[in-house]
Amino acid sequence: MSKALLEISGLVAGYGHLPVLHGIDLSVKEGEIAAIIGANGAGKTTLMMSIFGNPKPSAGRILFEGRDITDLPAHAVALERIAQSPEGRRIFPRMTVLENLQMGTLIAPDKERYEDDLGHVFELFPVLATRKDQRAGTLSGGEQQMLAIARALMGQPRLLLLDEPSLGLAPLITRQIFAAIKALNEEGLTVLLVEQNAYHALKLASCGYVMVNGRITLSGSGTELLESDEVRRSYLEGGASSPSADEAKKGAKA
Ligand SMILES: Nc1ncnc2c1ncn2[C@@H]1O[C@H](COP(=O)(O)OP(=O)(O)OP(=O)(O)O)[C@@H](O)[C@H]1O
Repeated sequence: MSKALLEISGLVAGYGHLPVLHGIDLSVKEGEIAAIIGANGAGKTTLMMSIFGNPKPSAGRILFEGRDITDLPAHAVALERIAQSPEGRRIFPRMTVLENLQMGTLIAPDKERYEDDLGHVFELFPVLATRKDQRAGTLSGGEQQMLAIARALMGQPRLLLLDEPSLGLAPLITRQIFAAIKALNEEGLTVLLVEQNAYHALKLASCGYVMVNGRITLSGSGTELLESDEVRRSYLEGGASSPSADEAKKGAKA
């Protein structure tokens, strides 16, 4: 059994006097995809951000490869080779695609790998190669999401945090993004994925967590969660009797 790469225990965080996370426990094993699903406002983004120290946790611990990173500033967390593609993508809109990717290399430990890494992200997302001199702000939403993931990869991460990669994207583009995440994981990259698209996320993940009001209420394998009544009722489109829920049940059993 592989060891935990990321281990979060008893994490409490919030904004000013507003508590958001009420003692989160979760772990991501080396080489797996873990998914956190939950409704709007459950605290998923806050959890991702608190790994980077903003908001700063008021209690609990975050361990990366057994090292305590709870109180590290964001740049030090990035140097641990934890990369994120944040919600809303946050690419640099006035820079070209290539310049955005070059920004991603700033924290890469092995600068000699630049050409190989660039070739790798262009292979993963060929559309970025054809758009490399285009200003990032003029890309489509799907292309911007691909760029955000590609930029994170240019830093040679060991753990990739993805916050809502399918947000606002058409089904075809969503499938492409999830296929790329699967391919990256098959190459050995560990991924922590936050998603409202529970079906896609849990199909992909070996391990999943349900977050409700800043607490983990359910955890298990992706298959177990897809079969769970709570997930079917609350997070699969149309509820327990919907076609997507039925598809989920069949998919989970396949
Ligand atoms: N910068 C902030 N300042 C104050 N409150 C915030 C801030 N960011 C988030 N919150 C609050 O924290 C709570 C959790 O928000 P968060 O964005 O973490 O949820 P989420 O699960 O990621 O939701 P969504 O899926 O809609 O992005 C919400 O009530 C939100 O209003």
